[in-house]
Amino acid sequence: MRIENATLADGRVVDVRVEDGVIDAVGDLDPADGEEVIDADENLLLPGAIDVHVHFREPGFEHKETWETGSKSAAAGGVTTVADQPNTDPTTTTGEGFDAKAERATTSCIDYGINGGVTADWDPDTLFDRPLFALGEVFLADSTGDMGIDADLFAAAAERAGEADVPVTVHAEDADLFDESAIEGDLGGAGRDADADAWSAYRRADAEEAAVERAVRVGGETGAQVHIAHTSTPEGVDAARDGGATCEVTPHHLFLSRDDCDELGTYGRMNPPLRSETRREAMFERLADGRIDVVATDHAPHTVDEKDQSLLDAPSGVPGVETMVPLLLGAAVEGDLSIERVRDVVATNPADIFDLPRKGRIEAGADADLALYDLDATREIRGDDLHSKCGWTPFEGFTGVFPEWTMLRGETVWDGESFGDVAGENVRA
Ligand SMILES: NC(=O)N[C@@H](CC(=O)O)C(=O)O
Ligand SMILES: [Zn+2]
Ligand SMILES: [Zn+2]
Repeated sequence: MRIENATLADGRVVDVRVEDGVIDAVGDLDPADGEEVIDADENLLLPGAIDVHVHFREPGFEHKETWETGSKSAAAGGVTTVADQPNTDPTTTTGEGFDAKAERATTSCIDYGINGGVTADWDPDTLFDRPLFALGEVFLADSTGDMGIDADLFAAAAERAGEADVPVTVHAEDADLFDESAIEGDLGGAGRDADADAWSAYRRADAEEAAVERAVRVGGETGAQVHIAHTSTPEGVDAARDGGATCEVTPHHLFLSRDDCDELGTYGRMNPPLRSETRREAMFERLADGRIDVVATDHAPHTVDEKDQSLLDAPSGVPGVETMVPLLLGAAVEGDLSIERVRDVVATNPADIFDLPRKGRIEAGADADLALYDLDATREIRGDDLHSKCGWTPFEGFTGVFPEWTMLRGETVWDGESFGDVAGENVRA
């Protein structure tokens, strides 16, 4: 197969030859006899995105999402590899828990990795026997699933990960610094009427910096490779960088702030929570100038019925895997960041940080995980159009650029209207 006239992120217009699911050549290619040709019409060809932080909820919470629905949502947003997080039921904190998820993940239509998790009753011996994508997210404070652990267990877990040469991803919030007084009393109703801003006041911004500092210190002491998940504050990003760790930011911390809490209500409750508009701008600046390594979604679907409760009853988390690349390309079209930055933060950097040598690049020898985008075809994001089982998005009404098609190892997994019958594989197996 030859993809003709594709514009790469660096502006070059090239042809891409794909053989047996792998990119064979990139450049000005002579047609070969009988070869299938796809005309890219000078549209933008990006490597399939790698979202290193999703919660696809299976096993245990199939009413929120499944590997099938989550992976389809990803493919329709140009994502071809995901890493799934451990707070399922059972948790992936034992070899058996890992195996239970691995069995379900075979229904994914994109490639994937499965993380191991840490709880007081984890079983590192059987867990590290499995092909872990990473150890994490390791919860330094409780979030959905109440998997928060103490400092000693974190240090012990980092030690094991360092020995096994498995990266550690960290949910960095220090619960000792949370302000309980912010969530006392009348919080103003349920759902869209709720005062979700109180959640931001409760899980204070400085609780992130303190936890990041601890995580990078433990990383230094144990030799573990530390990656900070979903940083939400510029202070957290700077502390990660200063300590030699890599970090990711979510689309919601880039495109939403406490100013949106009024409209989002409990739908805007997540951990770490939305921050001030000033901090959001500082995060975007760090994304654009290269201080943030990765954008990952923390795709955390919950149903409308679950979210439409009082602030204290609604679960934390928002979906995002389908809208990540569209939102970033929308920002690039507006001139807020370069297309090369978009490529780096969603594909090349996650591939490098998490050691996926065949992913994240359009070059000979890489897997033909590709997505094509028409930058003139911006459209409004609508929850009804998305494919996650949860059926809503915090980005309703935002503008994005969705893929014309998405390919996994040379097979069309999304053609802009429907899904192909494509089988994802575990990238570590
Ligand atoms: N981010 C969230 O608010 N929720 C996540 C868990 C997590 O990533 O902390 C979830 O699984 O629902
Ligand atoms: Zn988290
Ligand atoms: Zn998460």
